Amino acid sequence: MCDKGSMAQYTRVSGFVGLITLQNPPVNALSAAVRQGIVDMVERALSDPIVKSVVICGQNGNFCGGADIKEFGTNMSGPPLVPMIDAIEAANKPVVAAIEGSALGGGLELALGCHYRIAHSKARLGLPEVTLGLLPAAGGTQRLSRLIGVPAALNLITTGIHVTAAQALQLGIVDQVTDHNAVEVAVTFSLSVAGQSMDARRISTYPCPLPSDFDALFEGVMQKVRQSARGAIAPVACVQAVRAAATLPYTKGMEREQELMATLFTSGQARAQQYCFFAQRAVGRWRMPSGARWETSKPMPVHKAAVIGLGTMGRGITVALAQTGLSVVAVETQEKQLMEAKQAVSGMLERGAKRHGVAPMLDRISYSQNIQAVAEVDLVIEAVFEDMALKTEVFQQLSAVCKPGTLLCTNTSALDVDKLASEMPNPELVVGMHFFAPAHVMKLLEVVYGPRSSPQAVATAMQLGKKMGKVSVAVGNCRGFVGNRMLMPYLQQAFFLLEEGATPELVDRALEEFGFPMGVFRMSDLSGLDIGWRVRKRDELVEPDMASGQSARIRQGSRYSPLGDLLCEQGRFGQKTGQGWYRYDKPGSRVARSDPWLHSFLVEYRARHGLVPRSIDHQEVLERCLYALINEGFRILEDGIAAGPEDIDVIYVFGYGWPRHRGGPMFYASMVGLAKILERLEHYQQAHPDVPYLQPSSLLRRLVASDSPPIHRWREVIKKYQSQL
Ligand SMILES: C[C@H](O)[C@H](C)C(=O)SCCNC(=O)CCNC(=O)[C@H](O)C(C)(C)COP(=O)([O-])OP(=O)([O-])OC[C@H]1O[C@@H](n2cnc3c(N)ncnc32)[C@H](O)[C@@H]1OP(=O)([O-])[O-]
Repeated sequence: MCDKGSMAQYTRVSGFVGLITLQNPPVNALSAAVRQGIVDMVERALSDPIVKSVVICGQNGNFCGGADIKEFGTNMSGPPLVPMIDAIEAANKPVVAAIEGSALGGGLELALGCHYRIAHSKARLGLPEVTLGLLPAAGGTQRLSRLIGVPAALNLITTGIHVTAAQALQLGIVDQVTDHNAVEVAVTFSLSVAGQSMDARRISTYPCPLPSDFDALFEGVMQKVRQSARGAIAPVACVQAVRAAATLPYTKGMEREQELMATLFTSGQARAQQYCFFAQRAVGRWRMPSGARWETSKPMPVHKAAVIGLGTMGRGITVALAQTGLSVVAVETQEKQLMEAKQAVSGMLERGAKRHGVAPMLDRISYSQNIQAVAEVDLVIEAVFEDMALKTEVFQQLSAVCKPGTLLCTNTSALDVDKLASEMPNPELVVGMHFFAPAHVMKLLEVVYGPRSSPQAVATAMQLGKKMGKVSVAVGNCRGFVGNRMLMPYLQQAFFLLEEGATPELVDRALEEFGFPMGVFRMSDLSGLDIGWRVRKRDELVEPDMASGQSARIRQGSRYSPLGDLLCEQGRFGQKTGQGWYRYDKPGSRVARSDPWLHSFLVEYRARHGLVPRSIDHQEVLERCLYALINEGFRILEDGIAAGPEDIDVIYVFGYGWPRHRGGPMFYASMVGLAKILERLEHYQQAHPDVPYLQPSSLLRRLVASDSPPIHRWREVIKKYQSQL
C-alpha cells in the first residue's frame, strides 16, 4: 500500500514495517514539503496498528543531504526540524535509519533522532554546517556529543568533515555497516527489535560523557578554532554549542544551540559561505563567449595521460593524475631530474595512500626520458620551465609524436595559450590547464581556452579536472588569466603602500585580520620574490639603472615601484634565501621575523625618492589592495574572460586564500556596496592619477548606475553590456 504526492513516501513492507522514503532528488534535502511528508508519514506509521517498526530511507540510494540550503534566506514554511526529530525519538516503535549515499547536516540529525542507524559501507556521514557559516541546529550538537563524546563531536562539528561508514561505526555514530542493500538490512533489523522498549535508544536522554580535562580541552579547542577560523564566527559558535551539551541538560542545551544558530543564520558570513557552496557548483556549468556550453560539449575519453617536465609542478600533476586511476606516462629528459622525480612522486603517492587508507597507485605511472613514449596517450599536460620558446618546441615535438586527436594542455601560469596554439597544426586541441602549487593538494584548476580551442577540448579538460578532485573553472586566455591578472593590482598597491609609509608587517596584519592565511609580503616570501622579478624582467619593467628621482618610479607612463626589484638585486628572494620582506632563521625556514634591515632600507629608499611617509591604517590597506583587485575583476567580466562573478570568486577562494566567510572578491564587493567601491576607487585614483589600475571599470560604473543589482543578477547586466560593445 503506498501514498503518492507527498515528498515522503509511505509503504508497508515485510508485512509489519512502515517504510518512509524521502523523495527530493538529487540529495533528498529537507525542504518544507519533505519535512511535512516526514511528519505525516511518521504519524501514519506510529498510528498504523499493523506496523511494528519503522524504517526511514532516501530515494535513489541517497539518505539525505540536510536542510534545503535553497530555502535559507527565504520565508521558511513547513514544520520545523527539531520537533519533527523529537517526535521520532519519542516514538514507541523502533525507528531505524537506513543510510545510503550521504547523511549530512540535518540528514544526520534526522538519523540521530532514530533509535538505530544502519549504513551502507559506501555511505558518507557528517555535520558540515560550519562550512555554510552555520552550526548543526536540529539537535546535532546535543545528540552527537552525548552519543560519541565531546572530543570526537567537537572534531566533526568544528571541521565539518565527512566520515566514512567504517569511521562512523568506529566512532559509535552508526550501529551497523553493511555491503548489502541497507534498506533491506534495516527492515529485517527493525523487526528484530520490534516490541522492545526504546527508552535506552533515545540519545537526548543520554548523559554527556565529560572529558576529565574538560576546561583545558575546551580552552585548547577554542584557541585552535579561533586561530584557524581567521575571523569566521561559525566555528566558535560550534564550540560554544558543544560546551552547552557538556554542561547543560538536553532542553537547555537545545535552547543554547538555537540561540547560537540565530546569531549565525542571518550573518553576512553565512550568506557568503552559502554563496560559495552554490558558486562552486555553478562553475561546472561553463560557457564560452562563442556560445558553446557544458551541456552541449561532449568530452573526449581519456584513458591514458602524460606529463612532460617533472619539476615541482610536473611531479604534483603526475601524482594527482595517478590518484584518479589513470595510467600516466611521466617524461623528463634529464636523467638525474627523472630519478629524483620518480622518488618524489612515489613518496607523495605513498603518503597520500597512507592518509586515505588506499593503494598508492605506483604501478599507474611509467617514466621515460624519451618524448616518443607519449605516442599513444589521449592527453598531455606540459609543465616545463616557463619559457615560450621552450614550450613551443615541446608542443611541436608532441604534435609530431602524438596520435591524432590527442589533447595538448599547458600548465603555464601566464604565457599566451593562444600564441602557443597558433604554432600548432591542430590549435583546436590546445588548452591551458593551470594548476596551483602543490598541484596534488590545491583544489583549483583554471582551464584556459583561446579563440581556437574547441568546446570539446574544454569539456575534456574540465571533466578531467573534476576526476582529479579539482574545482575547475573555465576562463578565457589573457595575460595572467583570471587569478594572476587580478593579483597584479593587489601586489602593486601593496608596494605603493610601503613607499607611502606602511611596513610589510602592517600590510600583512590588515590582510590576515581580514581572513587571508598569509598577507601579501609573507606570501611573496613563501613563493619566492625571484619569480615576480623574472616576469617583470621579461616585461622589460626592471630598469638596470636605479637613478634616484621620479623617473625611477615610472614605467610606460605609469607609476611603478622598484622596491621588489631592489630586494632581488641583493639576493633577497624570501624563505629560500632566508631574507626577503622578512628575515628567517635560515634559508628554507618558514617563520617570518621583522627585519630591522628592511625597515632602514625603506626609510633610506623613501628619502632617496623624496617620499614623505605618512600614517596608514588597516582600512586604507584593505581598500587599496582589495578594491584594486576587485576592479580588475570587473574588467575581466567586461572582457568576457570570466563568464560570471562566481567564476572569479571560486578561483580566489580555492586558489588564492580569499577567506570563504567573505564569499570571494566579487561577492565581497556586493556586500560592501558597489557604490562605495566606486567612490573609494575614484578617491584613490584622484590621489594617484598615474595608477591605471585604480581607474574604475566601466562595468562597475554601469552596475552602480543600474542601482547595484544583487550579484545573482550581474550576468544579465554583463550580457547587455557586452552586446552593446
Ligand atoms: C538544520 C541543519 O543543521 C542545517 C542547517 C543543515 O542541514 S545545512 C545543510 C547541510 N548539508 C550540507 O552541507 C550538504 C551539502 N551538500 C553536499 O555536500 C553535496 O551536495 C553532497 C550531498 C555530498 C552531494 O555531492 P555531489 O557532488 O554528489 O552533488 P552536488 O553537485 O554537490 O549536488 C547536487 C545538486 O544538489 C544540490 N544540493 C546538494 N545539497 C543540497 C542541500 N542541502 N540543499 C539544497 N540543495 C542541495 C546542489 O546544489 C546541486 O544542485 P545543482 O547544482 O545540480 O543545481
